[in-house]
Amino acid sequence: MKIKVSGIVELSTIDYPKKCSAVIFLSDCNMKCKYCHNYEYITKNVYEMSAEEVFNDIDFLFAEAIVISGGEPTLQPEGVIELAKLAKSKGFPVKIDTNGTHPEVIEELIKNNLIDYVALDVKCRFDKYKELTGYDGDIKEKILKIIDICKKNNIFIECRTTFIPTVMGEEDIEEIAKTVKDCNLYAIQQFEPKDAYDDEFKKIHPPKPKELIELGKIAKKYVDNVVVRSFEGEIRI
Ligand SMILES: C[S@@+](CC[C@H](N)C(=O)[O-])C[C@H]1O[C@@H](n2cnc3c(N)ncnc32)[C@H](O)[C@@H]1O
Ligand code: SF4
Repeated sequence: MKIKVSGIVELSTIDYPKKCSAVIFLSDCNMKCKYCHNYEYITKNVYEMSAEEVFNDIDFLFAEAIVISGGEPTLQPEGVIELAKLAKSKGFPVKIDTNGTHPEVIEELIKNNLIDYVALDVKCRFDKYKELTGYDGDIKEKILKIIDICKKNNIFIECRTTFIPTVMGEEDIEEIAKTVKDCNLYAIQQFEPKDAYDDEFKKIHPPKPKELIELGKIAKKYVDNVVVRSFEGEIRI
């Protein structure tokens, strides 16, 4: 089968914790986050490739893990399963980046032993989702389902929020942290405005690491493991 792929990064040091990884970006998304730095890239670049063709494009000299990102990879469940199977057959651990809208795809990957690490974006306070992302489904229920399936099956579940000043505040982090309290790790990420999809978001200044650390302390009231990720690196709270 053909998978819609936007691009491949052969070597990343930031996408799989403590491992060098190759990152496969799948096309299309069912959200339209105003801050997304990938949205134009994943909608403009669409290459139809088989899983084998994707892997033939990767130089495995340094990669120790495979990350399937996008776009929203769970929109192509069969493609994700083929990529993960191929990665596993070559002995690589697999991570998926998801917006949480398709828990059944995560469940299928887990059932088939095809996934090691799930990074689940929790975008903002739940009453603001539609305004920020355009998504109108019951995202809180889906997020809780993914955390639950991962925990029951011993799959590492990271929840993460890209913090955008002026659009969100302490109350967003507090509500998110309360909701995801059972995850293995909660990460607060620094917003980078340069390639934001919405022009208004390009004008927003990125939060300072100091501000993210204070938000991390709020999250830490609810979640055992919290980190802050900024352009300067990762800080454990
Ligand atoms: C582009 S998304 C792709 C995977 C999936 N669709 C999701 O939303 O998690 C990967 C990560 O990039 C982050 N991201 C998107 N736009 C960003 C920006 N302008 N600055 C910093 N991180 C951003 C997202 O929050 C998410 O954690
Ligand atoms: S951040 Fe993820 S969910 Fe949002 S538009 Fe970008 S790719 Fe889609």
